[in-house]
Amino acid sequence: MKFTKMHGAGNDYVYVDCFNHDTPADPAATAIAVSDRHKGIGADGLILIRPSEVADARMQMFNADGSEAEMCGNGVRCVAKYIYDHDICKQDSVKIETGAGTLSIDLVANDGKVEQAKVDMGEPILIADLIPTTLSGDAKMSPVVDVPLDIDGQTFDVTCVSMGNPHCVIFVDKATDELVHGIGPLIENDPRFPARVNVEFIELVSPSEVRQRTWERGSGETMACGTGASAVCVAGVLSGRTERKITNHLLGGTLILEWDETTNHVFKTGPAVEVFSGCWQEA
Ligand SMILES: N[C@H](CCC[C@H](N)C(=O)O)C(=O)O
Repeated sequence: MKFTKMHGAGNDYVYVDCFNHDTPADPAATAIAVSDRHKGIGADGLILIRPSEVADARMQMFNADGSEAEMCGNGVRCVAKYIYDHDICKQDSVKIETGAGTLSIDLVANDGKVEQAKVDMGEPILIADLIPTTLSGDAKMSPVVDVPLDIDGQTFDVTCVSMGNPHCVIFVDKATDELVHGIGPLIENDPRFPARVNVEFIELVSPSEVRQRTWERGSGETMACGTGASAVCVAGVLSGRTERKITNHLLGGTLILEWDETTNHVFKTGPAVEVFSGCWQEA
């Protein structure tokens, strides 16, 4: 299987160009195999770049545990970069079909290669049943903002947002390993999140700057999470902690987020890097 390794702020995936190469017969099993950082290629998951009837390409994303996710914020920047750099769609603005709808991406290229991309992530989903979570705000239809979540004998105030995939955002004084690797997986698999959930631990630097560590549904801690950073931007505004435009420092790089008041859309700007290509021998 021909693949290309790419990352957005360190959130790295194995990409398969299904315009020009064979599509894995069992992408879930392939995602598990190639993601293994010792016996495989090493990645946070697998992303298929597929032809689309309604957009310039379709992104299909699988976590390292083989589960398919609706959307990948860092991944969609890399998909847009790939189709531009490899002359599949040489336009400065492209549309990518995802499980969270068809998204528009503006590309910043240098010498014919994309370095940065700005993604219109669309509108956040705040209705608890649609996130989904059984937690509820102070009224059935109100957003889940700073709602207490008791877990492992501790209580965390959580804010839940979906960007097509579910996120549980927790503002903390220090995003320690105990929180990320101890509490993260407990929340990921808690029954109050029927589809499981991605968990973001956020340190507030200022009303316009945060630091994020992420425990991802199906992949564990990642160096960055674009949909997570978008959910954090929304959670910061809803909880009165941040402005609508923030700089988010993640372990693997920096993303700029803005939740635009007029359109209600979240915009995310960040890097996209192609590292190497190769051929994977399916077992
Ligand atoms: N790393 C991705 C998020 C993957 C989310 C996935 N772990 C899920 O199951 O929702 C991002 O940059 O948005």
